[in-house]
Amino acid sequence: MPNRGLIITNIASGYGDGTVLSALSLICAPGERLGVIGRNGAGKTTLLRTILGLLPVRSGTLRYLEQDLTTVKTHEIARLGIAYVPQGRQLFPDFTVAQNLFLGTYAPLRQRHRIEGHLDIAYESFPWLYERRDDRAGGLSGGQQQQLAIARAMVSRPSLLLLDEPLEGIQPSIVEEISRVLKIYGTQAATSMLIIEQNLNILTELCDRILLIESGEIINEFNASQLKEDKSSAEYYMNI
Ligand SMILES: Nc1ncnc2c1ncn2[C@@H]1O[C@H](COP(=O)(O)OP(=O)(O)OP(=O)(O)O)[C@@H](O)[C@H]1O
Repeated sequence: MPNRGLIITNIASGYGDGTVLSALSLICAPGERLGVIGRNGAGKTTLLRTILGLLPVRSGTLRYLEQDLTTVKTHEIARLGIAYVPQGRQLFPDFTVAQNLFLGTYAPLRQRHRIEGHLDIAYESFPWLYERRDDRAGGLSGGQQQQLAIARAMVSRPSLLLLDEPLEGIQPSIVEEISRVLKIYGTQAATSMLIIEQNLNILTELCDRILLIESGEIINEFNASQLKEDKSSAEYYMNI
């Protein structure tokens, strides 16, 4: 059993008096690409927010690289090598493409200096970002903003990348482009990924294993090749 990956054991968390995650356990091994599926409201985003310390862990344990994440402040999580691409992207719309990317390089550093070479991965992955580096992020299309948000996470050189529905509402040509980049990146950078995504076709291409979350617990696990053959059981739980 890996001990340096992300190891979540029986965690509970939620909002106010309400419990969303109840006894949720999973392991994402170093370099593993793990998909998480489940119907609306099942607790997928809550899982990512709990990993990031945005919601407190009420019980259970949450460890990454052998560290207890419940003792790490949210703003220090990036220094452990965890990057997050949230739903809604959270770019700075009045900043340029390049400025948004520079902010990604600041995230993991104790010193407030940027490392320009870190932007290469962004421009190599999505070459149009270089051509539009001086344009305002807010003027980009939704699909372009999503590519920028992913690139901003990549420039922080994470060892674990958390992605919340990166393909939601994106036009098919850009979906293909993003999944191509993530596939290459996951392999070449040996970055672990935890990807929440409803697009099962893409998820089976990107991930090694896919977990099904229901009412705040992992209730099933599929390997990608098994799901490629037969999506019906997963689709049943996802209400597709
Ligand atoms: N800020 C909040 N305050 C209170 N309850 C919340 C909050 N955010 C989410 N919830 C509730 O927590 C439950 C899980 O929500 P979560 O966003 O984790 O689901 P999800 O699986 O990501 O679904 P979706 O696919 O719709 O994003 C839902 O019942 C939701 O209404």
